[in-house]
Amino acid sequence: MDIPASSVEPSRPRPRTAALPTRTLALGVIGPGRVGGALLEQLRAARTRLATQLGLALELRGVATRHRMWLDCDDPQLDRRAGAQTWRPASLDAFAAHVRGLDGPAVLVDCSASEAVADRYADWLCTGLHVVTPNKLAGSGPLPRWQAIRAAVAAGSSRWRHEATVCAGLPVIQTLRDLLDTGDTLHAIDGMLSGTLAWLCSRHDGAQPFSMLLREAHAQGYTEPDPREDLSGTDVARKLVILAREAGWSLSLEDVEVESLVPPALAALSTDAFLDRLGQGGLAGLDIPLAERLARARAAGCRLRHVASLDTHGRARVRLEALPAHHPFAHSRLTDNIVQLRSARYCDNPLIVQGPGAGPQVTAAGVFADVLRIAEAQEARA
Ligand SMILES: NC(=O)C1=CN([C@@H]2O[C@H](COP(=O)(O)OP(=O)(O)OC[C@H]3O[C@@H](n4cnc5c(N)ncnc54)[C@H](O)[C@@H]3O)[C@@H](O)[C@H]2O)C=CC1
Ligand SMILES: N[C@@H](CC=O)C(=O)O
Repeated sequence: MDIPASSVEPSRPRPRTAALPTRTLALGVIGPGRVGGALLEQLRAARTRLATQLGLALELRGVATRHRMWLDCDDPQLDRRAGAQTWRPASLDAFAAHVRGLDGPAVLVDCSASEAVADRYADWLCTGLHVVTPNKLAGSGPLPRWQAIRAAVAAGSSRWRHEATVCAGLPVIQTLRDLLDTGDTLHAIDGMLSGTLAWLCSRHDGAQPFSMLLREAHAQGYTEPDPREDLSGTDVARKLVILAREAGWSLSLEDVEVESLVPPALAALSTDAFLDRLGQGGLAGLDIPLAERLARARAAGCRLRHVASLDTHGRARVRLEALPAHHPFAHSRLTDNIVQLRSARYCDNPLIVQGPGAGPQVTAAGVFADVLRIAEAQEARA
């Protein structure tokens, strides 16, 4: 039966007929790389629709890279062409002050993978700026910094949203929060939390060396800026820590048992040197062991999958496993992530979130949705 579109409208603010925005949210984007660049494009594409349908003006006040920043973004097309704006030497404090302006809500969107930027969150939140980020370092880094961020959020009305840190655009943190906020208790998490490793495992059939596929995953924007963060299991360990802390468990990266796929000789290289080597062709130290793992898995009728788990005792593990063909994870495709949440309520069957878990477009959309949630919360407060 066809369901009329009007009956399945989600409960979001009704489109407004007024052509002029009634509220403004100032934005500053830090790190216009693959995710940040996609976000700027999505903001530009949505600008008119948000203004006319939701009465929301998203005002881009600045873009900052590691070395320079662009302020006074009065270009209505958010045009980033060379020469369309004036760049200045970067200063995170000057950037934050400019984005905050004199009044009205403002959001700093950190699309870098930088510790130096994550170090600033607590201070920014204390001064009333909201922070939205796909950067996993604050959520999974040193506990005192994470606690300072949470304390800053608790003390004021600023928000720190980081949904895209876990499984990109998939609603994982929000789903977990909803369980907890309604009185549920997390028992365990199992899943495939790396889009890169999911894609590599589903594509690695022995026809091409593993490192050639890794090069492609990097070019597609699935990997971390340094793809060894994915191969070492660190990226997935960070996601487990983020989820565990969200649930009130004081897990740290050192507590996660991680199997690294990076051979020591490659681990010793600088990021640039590693990317150069990756660009040049096969990496035997990576390719040979993974070809052997694949052959052994196939001989046993299994498939290789990169899996993560956090059990009821708080034991966290990240590893490559040979799973039997009937295992639900064995059928994942492309960059699909799978997160199984077991809780007091979801104990017989877990609650499952599944879908593409990496790539600039889906990640930027997750970041954008966080910005819109902050705008919604502002409207509710007004
Ligand atoms: N690519 C993906 O699928 C996903 C990425 N993420 C996260 O999103 C973030 C960005 O990832 P990508 O865009 O793929 O990386 P990228 O390397 O393409 O972009 C990062 C950008 O940040 C800039 N940057 C570095 N340090 C900076 C600093 N101190 N100040 C200002 N800018 C700085 C870099 O120059 C670069 O332009 C990372 O934290 C990553 O973990 C999260 C989920 C999915
Ligand atoms: N490199 C990450 C990107 C998302 O967090 C991944 O592959 O999962």
